[in-house]
Amino acid sequence: MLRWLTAGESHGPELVAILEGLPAGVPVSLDGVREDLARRKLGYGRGARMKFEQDELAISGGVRHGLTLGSPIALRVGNTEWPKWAEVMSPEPPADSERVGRGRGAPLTRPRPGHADLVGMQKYGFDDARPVLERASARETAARVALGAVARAFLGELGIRLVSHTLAVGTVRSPEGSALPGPDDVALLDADPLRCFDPATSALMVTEVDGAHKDGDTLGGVVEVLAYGVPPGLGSHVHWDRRLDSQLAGALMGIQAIKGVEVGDGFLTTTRRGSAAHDELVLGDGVISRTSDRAGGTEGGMSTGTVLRVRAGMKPIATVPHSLRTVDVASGEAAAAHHQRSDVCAVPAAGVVAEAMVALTLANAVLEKFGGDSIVETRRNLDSYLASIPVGLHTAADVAR
Ligand SMILES: Cc1cc2nc3c(=O)[nH]c(=O)nc-3n(C[C@H](O)[C@H](O)[C@H](O)COP(=O)(O)O)c2cc1C
Ligand SMILES: C=C(O[C@@H]1CC(C(=O)O)=C[C@@H](OP(=O)(O)O)[C@H]1O)C(=O)O
Repeated sequence: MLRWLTAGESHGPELVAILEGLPAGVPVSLDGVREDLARRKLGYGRGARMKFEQDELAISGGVRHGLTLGSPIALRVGNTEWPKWAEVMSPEPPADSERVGRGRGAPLTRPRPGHADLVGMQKYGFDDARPVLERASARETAARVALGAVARAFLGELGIRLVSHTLAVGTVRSPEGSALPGPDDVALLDADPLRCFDPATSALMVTEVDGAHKDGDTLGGVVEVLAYGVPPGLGSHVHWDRRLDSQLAGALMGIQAIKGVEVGDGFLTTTRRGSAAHDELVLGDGVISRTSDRAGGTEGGMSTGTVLRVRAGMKPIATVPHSLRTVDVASGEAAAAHHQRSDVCAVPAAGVVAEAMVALTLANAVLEKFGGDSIVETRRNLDSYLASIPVGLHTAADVAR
């Protein structure tokens, strides 16, 4: 089993992440993790902070000379914003609480609709939204992307490769049936302002973001993650929490602002008749193949061995520059929600985060099925499983692996 945990606040000194359960011998490079961290900062419509936040990475355990040791992997992502917040976010009691409560440290008492502010204050008994938003903030996703980069390195050793792309921003959506990116298209996607695979749609998305920005408004959208080379049989039909689709849905829904998840054609499938909804099995060259991939690579909560395809829908950013109505909980009067700066649209970044969450979920599913204390052992177990599948049950996807 793979376990992982993150800690750290948005304006604290750093984010900390621990990944436990990965086998020894997986190549992990600081530069590889840095690349994924840099990819998360991409995307047209992000706010000012992404221009100067540096994501200072350190690995302080579990990796030696570029290879995992089998011990817990400890990653640290420094917040370069920290010096400005050192007093406001200090773990020590303030020497002068009056001074700390002014300016940057002034209590935030005008909770933002759509963010965690109000309910977090109720639940944890705060009279200030600061302690809530510090952890609710998607700054935390930098730690998840660092973890995901390690999980991706592990999956890569087993021939499993991931890619994500933006399907929709606001009302602009790639046409249904557009070509899907492959794992070699990552650089191409990262070069696109919205990480959209269809250039014409991408141009429309830029206009959509510009329009929202001009109106003091924000946008959401939809991202899709594809995983190539996934072997059949990850997850299980035998119990709800062992289903791979249920684990993927939970992992994606656990990303800040994600409000919907689809597997394969998802909700579109509900509009089809059964005869046009499923992936028929046919024989060709003595092996079974599927005529389509509407299911998105899972059946019965198990990977089928075809391309895994999952989508996550992100709501518009809650910190709307054209502030929403709220109540100042200090005065009890109607007010405008607090706003300093924010992203107009963070959908492309959410795609990179979704990729990380899918990588972690798949890495866990791989380890549950194949185990192994070293990558050599995991690979051997995978190969021997694939070789043990009876000839009559082979699919084109397993043969192609
Ligand atoms: C990559 C990313 C960047 C985000 N940036 C912002 C932002 O700048 N401002 C904001 O209000 N919300 C932003 N969010 C969303 C909030 O973190 C999220 O809405 C909040 O934590 C409340 O959680 P909920 O939307 O799941 O209810 C971002 C989310 C992601 C995934
Ligand atoms: C810092 C990141 O995203 C932040 C996520 C976020 C939120 O409310 O979720 C609010 C903004 O933070 P700030 O209010 O400090 O500008 C974003 O910049 C990041 O992605 O690294």
